[in-house]
Amino acid sequence: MAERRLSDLGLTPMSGNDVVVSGLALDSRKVKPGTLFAAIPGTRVHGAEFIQYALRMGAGAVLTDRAGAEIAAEELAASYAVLVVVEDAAEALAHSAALFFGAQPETMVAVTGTNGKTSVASFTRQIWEALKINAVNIGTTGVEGAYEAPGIHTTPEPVTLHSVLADMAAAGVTHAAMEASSHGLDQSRMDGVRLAAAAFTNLTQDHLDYHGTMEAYFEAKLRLFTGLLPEDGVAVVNLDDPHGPRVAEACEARGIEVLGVAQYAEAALKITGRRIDETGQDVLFRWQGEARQVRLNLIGAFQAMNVLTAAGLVIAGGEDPDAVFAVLPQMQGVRGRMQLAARRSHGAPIYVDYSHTPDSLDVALKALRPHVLGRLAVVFGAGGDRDTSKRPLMGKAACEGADVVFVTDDNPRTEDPAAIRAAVMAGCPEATEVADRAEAILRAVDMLEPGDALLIAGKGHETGQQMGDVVYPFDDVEQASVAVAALEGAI
Ligand SMILES: CC(=O)N[C@H]1[C@@H](OP(=O)(O)OP(=O)(O)OC[C@H]2O[C@@H](n3ccc(=O)[nH]c3=O)[C@H](O)[C@@H]2O)O[C@H](CO)[C@@H](O)[C@@H]1O[C@H](C)C(=O)N[C@@H](C)C(=O)N[C@H](CCC(=O)O)C(=O)O
Ligand SMILES: Nc1ncnc2c1ncn2[C@@H]1O[C@H](COP(=O)(O)OP(=O)(O)OP(=O)(O)O)[C@@H](O)[C@H]1O
Ligand SMILES: N[C@H](CCC[C@H](N)C(=O)O)C(=O)O
Ligand SMILES: [Mg+2]
Repeated sequence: MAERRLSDLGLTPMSGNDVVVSGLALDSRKVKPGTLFAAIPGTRVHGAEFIQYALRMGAGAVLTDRAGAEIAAEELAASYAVLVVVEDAAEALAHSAALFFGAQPETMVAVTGTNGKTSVASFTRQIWEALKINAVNIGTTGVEGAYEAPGIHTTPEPVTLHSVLADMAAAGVTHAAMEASSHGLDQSRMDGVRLAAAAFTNLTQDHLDYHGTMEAYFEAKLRLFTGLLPEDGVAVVNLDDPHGPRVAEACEARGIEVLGVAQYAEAALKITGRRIDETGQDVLFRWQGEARQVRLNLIGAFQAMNVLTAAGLVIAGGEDPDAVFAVLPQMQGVRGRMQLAARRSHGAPIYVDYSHTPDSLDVALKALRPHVLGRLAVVFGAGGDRDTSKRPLMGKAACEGADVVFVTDDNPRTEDPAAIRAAVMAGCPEATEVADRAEAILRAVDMLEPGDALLIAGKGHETGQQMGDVVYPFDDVEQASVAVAALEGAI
């Protein structure tokens, strides 16, 4: 088991007594004897409330902020554990975790934005792999690539993050692309990561339950560029998004090189033409003014933007642009992102996509529309315990983008599923409401005629549906095939 002195973790105990700790924990329930417990403020309660439990579990040191210091001093009075008080305990924990676990892949890049993080991180990893580099992507789908691990958060908390970064570095992983969620940035989860480059995809409504306003949500994302990316890093920025120029300005103010990506605005990596067909698209683009063409077996202009953003990150990380562009045709769609899940025997396709915001639903339906001769149908819902104001907007996006709309459950979590559906239906009163997601998929697949297409949106790669505290097995891709088989009599 690793052991480190507090001073080696950049921490100075109040007593001046430099002790050795054998681990770090952010949750009192994970404390083991000799561990440093980080008592940080949460959304519900201050972690200092749990110091008494951490001490009972044998914590050797407690790290907290001024707000937690009073409780901490009281609890620690009758204990051998030492106390460290800092201005920002979450940030201190992130840096300490980086020092505790030591190694991380040499080249790390991060991507933020409301939509496209998982896609860009995966494409970045796929480009590196095609260039024979040992690489991973880290995020919503866990750790994927040359090292694999399951994921819980899009941006893991620092103890888990640095433990897995050290393990993958020891296993020979040299490059990693990670997703920077707004929650993760706001909570300083990835402050100890050394970044070579960072990307911004877009900003549209989501997570207002947590951030309150779009401006606060943007500020959280901006932290990646103003607080985490070092001055010798490169920022890859979508300049078509209204917030893109603001990100670029913030970077330029710090002397950070900006590599713009765009379809409409002027940019170093600029899409100048697209020709779509059944299985994908040919994309014409310019790299620093020079014309290039590439075949992508992916549907949607947004996917072309995601691939070029990933190319930008890999170039920013030091790879040769020509070598990077040469491997782009090898990019494979990410599981649950505009994935062709099944087809009716008469040809009508069924796609599964992870769009769970008003903008991504709109983008996904618009991406499919030119591929559909007949009607475009959509099955979707909205997650519980998340931004409630996006629900009617998602309904509206579906109503405007599709010809047939089924509103069903997503992950209701602890909320009343009927109330969530009603909020979504408020934005699309003509939709058909079917509570049970499997039944909604079956009914939508049943109504498909030749030339039609169906989008099952919201759960993408997820393999469970959370109702209350229970997660029931559920997989949209699987349900699409099950529905076709049930209707057509064969599996
Ligand atoms: C809203 C949010 O981000 N919550 C995260 C936050 O919890 P919190 O602030 O509510 O914590 P709290 O319950 O007030 O407790 C305060 C502190 O006491 C500690 N505690 C708590 C209980 C206990 O018995 N002992 C103990 O020590 C907690 O570990 C915490 O440090 O800090 C916890 C510890 O790191 C996280 O597990 C928790 O993620 C919850 C489960 C969550 O659902 N997060 C989602 C919203 C999230 O982070 N999503 C983003 C992606 C979103 C996207 O972009 O689409 C992600 O990166 O995954
Ligand atoms: N560049 C983009 N612009 C707009 N929409 C996009 C873009 N990329 C992906 N999407 C849409 O957003 C959905 C989610 O994509 P992805 O998983 O890559 O995003 P994410 O940012 O990682 O999401 P999350 O925050 O939930 O992890 C996709 O299924 C697609 O519908
Ligand atoms: N990372 C996103 C995922 C949402 C997926 C959707 N299926 C839902 O449950 O709302 C969130 O936690 O808001
Ligand atoms: Mg993601």
